[in-house]
Amino acid sequence: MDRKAQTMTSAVGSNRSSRIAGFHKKSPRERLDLVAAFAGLDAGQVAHLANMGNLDPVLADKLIENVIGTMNIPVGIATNMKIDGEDVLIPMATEESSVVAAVCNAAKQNYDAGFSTSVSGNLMIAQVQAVDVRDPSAARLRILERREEIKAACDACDPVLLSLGGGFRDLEVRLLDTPTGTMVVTHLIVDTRDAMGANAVNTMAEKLAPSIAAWSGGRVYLRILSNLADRRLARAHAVWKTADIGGPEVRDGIVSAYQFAAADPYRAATHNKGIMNGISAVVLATGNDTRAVEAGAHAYAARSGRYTSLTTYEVNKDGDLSAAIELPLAVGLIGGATKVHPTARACLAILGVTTAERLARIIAAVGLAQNFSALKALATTGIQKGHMALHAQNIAMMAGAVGEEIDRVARILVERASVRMDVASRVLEEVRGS
Ligand SMILES: CC(C)(COP(=O)([O-])OP(=O)([O-])OC[C@H]1O[C@@H](n2cnc3c(N)ncnc32)[C@H](O)[C@@H]1OP(=O)([O-])[O-])[C@@H](O)C(=O)NCCC(=O)NCCSC(=O)C[C@@](C)(O)CC(=O)[O-]
Ligand SMILES: NC(=O)C1=CN([C@@H]2O[C@H](COP(=O)(O)OP(=O)(O)OC[C@H]3O[C@@H](n4cnc5c(N)ncnc54)[C@H](OP(=O)(O)O)[C@@H]3O)[C@@H](O)[C@H]2O)C=CC1
Repeated sequence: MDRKAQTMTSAVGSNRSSRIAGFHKKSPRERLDLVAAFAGLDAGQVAHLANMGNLDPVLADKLIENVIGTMNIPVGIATNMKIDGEDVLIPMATEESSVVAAVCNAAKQNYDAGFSTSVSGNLMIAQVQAVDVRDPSAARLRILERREEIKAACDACDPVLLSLGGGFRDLEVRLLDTPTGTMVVTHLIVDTRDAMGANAVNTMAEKLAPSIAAWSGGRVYLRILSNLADRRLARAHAVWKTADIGGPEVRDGIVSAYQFAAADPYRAATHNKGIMNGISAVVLATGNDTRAVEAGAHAYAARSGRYTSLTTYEVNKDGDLSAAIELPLAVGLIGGATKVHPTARACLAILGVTTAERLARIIAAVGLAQNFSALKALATTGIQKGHMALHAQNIAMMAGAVGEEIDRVARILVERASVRMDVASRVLEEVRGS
């Protein structure tokens, strides 16, 4: 630890308080020194955090608050994907081994036919919550009658969006029964074009709130978008020929795995987690909001009142495996980090997308490919064989292997069919002693 950090340890160490006034006004390096003193980080850890890699420290410090470093996640490329007849290389940012390989593997097995995709639109929903409304049913109609006024107010909020062909599209007013009375919830439905649109629709909701309070005769609390973006669905469909995936037993095993997920929320959560392995990786690589997409996906999976699979698998008339996915995908090419993060910009350039709609379609196809590979592995050899073979390198590194030792230890773990930390430690000793 350097002298400055040591001084801080003595100053802060005696009083390890997390109450640090004005932390946000310091520079990343000043904050890092304070944190190092608080947590007793060694010089190596401090130097590691201070190295922001390929993200400009000035930009990092503007993207979020109280920055002290960056967390680098590998970006891998999924190959073999053909989407709507076009070959695409897919950048995926993930920390999990075998995720990228799984997409490559699925896409290789239906490369000739590829994936066909569609979307339901680019529409986002903003909600305005009114409470203490004496006559909710009549209030609903009073708001619906103001449609043109509401449209004009929304469109006036965002002339840029309007000039790009976006803006207000529709109005819904829902009555919700709650323990404290009937709430009147207004939905502003807005085409946000190539933006995810959170800020655009939130601005509209806040602008309209006083009018909605007046028209409803109640009080307005929340004014915020809904992440259940069910008017912005992305869909992908693919057929894997039975002969190309190992025969009818493999096909039927995959269908059965899907039916298990469709019937059981315990299995559906894992099934959908596998889908999100692919989806979140592309969402993150392109600088989009992973939490927004995750929330939308899981809410959509539970839309019937019972949590279920986001994909479906059937045997088609030719006896082949026909698979589909449908989920909300509110992603953009502008806004958030998409336009300012250089890695996101480069990933969007690799994808060659020029519209948010195309990006959503690609992401849906990746989710389906990811799910196909996981189900195929689970219904045949089991997940360990492929996944753990790739994960063996992580286990080798955790056991302390460095440089060429990593591949050697990983290979031996796979050969011995025992991808475990204790075994890796022993193998590492053997490798070092040989
Ligand atoms: C791991 C594989 C792909 C091996 O599969 P394999 O059949 O042994 O692979 P292969 O050596 O025959 O190669 C086939 C193709 O796979 C790709 N491939 C093969 N290896 C690599 C690699 N190292 N790097 C990149 N791509 C790779 C590549 O495209 C290759 O073609 P080629 O390029 O050789 O012409 C397969 O077992 C698999 O797809 N497994 C599924 C893995 C998976 O789903 N991982 C996610 C993590 S587990 C999880 O979180 C989700 C889960 C499982 O719980 C979800 C659920 O329960 O539903
Ligand atoms: N619950 C949630 O999910 C929430 C998410 N967020 C965050 O909001 C961010 C996304 O907000 P978003 O509104 O998309 O981003 P921005 O507000 O940053 O960008 C959208 C704006 O960009 C302008 N624009 C320029 N070109 C285009 C184009 N081709 N298509 C559409 N708009 C264009 C528009 O008008 P103009 O120039 O007038 O701005 C538009 O309103 C993410 O960081 C997300 O994490 C925020 C709150 C809640």
